[in-house]
Amino acid sequence: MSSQKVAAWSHAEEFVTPTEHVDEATHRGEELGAPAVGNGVGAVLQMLAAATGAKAVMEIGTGAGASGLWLLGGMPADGILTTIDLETEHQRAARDAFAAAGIAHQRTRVIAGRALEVLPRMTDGAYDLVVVDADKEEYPDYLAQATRLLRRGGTLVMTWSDRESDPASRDAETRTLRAVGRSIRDHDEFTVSLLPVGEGLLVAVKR
Ligand SMILES: C[S@@+](CC[C@H](N)C(=O)[O-])C[C@H]1O[C@@H](n2cnc3c(N)ncnc32)[C@H](O)[C@@H]1O
Repeated sequence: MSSQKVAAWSHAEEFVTPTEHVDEATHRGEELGAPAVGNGVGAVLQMLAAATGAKAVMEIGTGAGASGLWLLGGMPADGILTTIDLETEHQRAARDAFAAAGIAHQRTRVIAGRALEVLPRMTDGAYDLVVVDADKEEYPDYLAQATRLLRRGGTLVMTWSDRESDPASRDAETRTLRAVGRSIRDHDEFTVSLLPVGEGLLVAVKR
């Protein structure tokens, strides 16, 4: 990649400044071993939530709440973020982050549990936006659940990995991501794009 391209990517990553609350949640996520999305991905999440007027958002992988704060920053004032994480300590950090940012408690549903045990209990077609940032080896199952949960015209976002584009990478997680990418790209029900932001961000709209 040319140095100009690297500089352009780097500039895009820093183009939108995170709030102090996002910064705090990002640092807490690092401490807890739940790395938050970077500024570039966060800004895209916020922009997508705003562009789609997403009132019902499902997030898989709360972490310490940084991505949730980006999403809430773009959602309408009556929008509700449902977010799932299996670690109670991460959830506590996220709840603290939402409270510190002045988010009304009725705007967030922080659900404890394994995503694949919680998601089947959620209503079909009830979500405008589904954001996936958890266990990459479970992405095929998250995709099946997200396809069911999204309304027509709803948007799916999956955080990606920069190893996926490297032919030398053949670990299980990377192979799973490749399979998920192909399956969404070949799926009649989705219009998809892989955005070169962060480690990649797969964005797909359900037709
Ligand atoms: C990369 S961190 C999420 C960071 C968060 N999205 C952010 O940007 O602030 C991944 C999170 O997924 C959670 N997680 C991993 N596997 C999970 C599973 N099977 N079900 C629910 N949560 C899971 C982890 O506990 C961790 O908090």
